[in-house]
Amino acid sequence: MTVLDDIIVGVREDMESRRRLVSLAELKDRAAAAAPALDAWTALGGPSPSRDELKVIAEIKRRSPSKGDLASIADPASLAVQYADGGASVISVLTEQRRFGGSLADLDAVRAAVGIPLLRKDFTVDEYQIWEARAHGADLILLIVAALSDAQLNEFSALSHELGMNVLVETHTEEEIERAVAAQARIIGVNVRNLKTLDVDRSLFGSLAGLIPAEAVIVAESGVRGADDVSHYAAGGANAILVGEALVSDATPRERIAEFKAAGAAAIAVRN
Ligand SMILES: O=P(O)(O)OC[C@@H](O)[C@@H](O)c1c[nH]c2ccccc12
Repeated sequence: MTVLDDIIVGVREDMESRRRLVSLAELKDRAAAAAPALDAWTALGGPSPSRDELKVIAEIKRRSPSKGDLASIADPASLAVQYADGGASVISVLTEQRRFGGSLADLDAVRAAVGIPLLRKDFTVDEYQIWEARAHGADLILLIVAALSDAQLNEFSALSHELGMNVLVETHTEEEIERAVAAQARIIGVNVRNLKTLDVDRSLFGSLAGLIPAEAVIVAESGVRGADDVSHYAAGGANAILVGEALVSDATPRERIAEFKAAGAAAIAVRN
């Protein structure tokens, strides 16, 4: 069993516990009552042809299977406000409980605190989670190609779009990029961390990003330690970066995001 398989077993068990408390019908009512989803595609620069900026997706993550405890984050709402003030375009809230220490309560707290699009970051393996995301104010969900069949990728994307949300489709190999493109993904992430082994290989980004159609928003995921890594991803074709650890473990995340955006814009100016 890979790390990913193992995580998904826990994700399903936790989802079944929640489903016993909140039925799908109840979630649908809550989703219908929620404010409409915000446009994460536009926030990430999707429709604009120039794309001279590097967008930042700033993540709220307490711990991870690869790194253990990262930050206690007693007040996710205040961290989210710092992220938004620093110029993040989207905030990623990791809601997976067992391995990452997150929850839907974090998503609720962040939703109440900021007006920019939110990514519900989790291991989506069931439609129930997509309804949950919308009911709790998410605007964007993550679909991990390695965890899904083509049929699931298509169905889950279609449902997300029906609910007004966008989808970040995460890939790690050439074959997964082909599958993401076949599913008409327009926000495509390359995770340089292999979810089956947890190894990080930053050089993977440049080789895979070139395979993604230019109409898509290309997101470099994982492994940003500092401005040099940001420049590396921007030079390699990233339109956006998804950063967790470097921000949750920084005393001044607001300044850090501004620094990453400046490094990204400088590298993109050279690229263009
Ligand atoms: O903390 P990092 O190295 O900046 O990584 C953030 C993000 O890419 C990572 O949390 C992530 C990418 N894909 C995932 C899927 C599930 C859980 C977590 C992730």
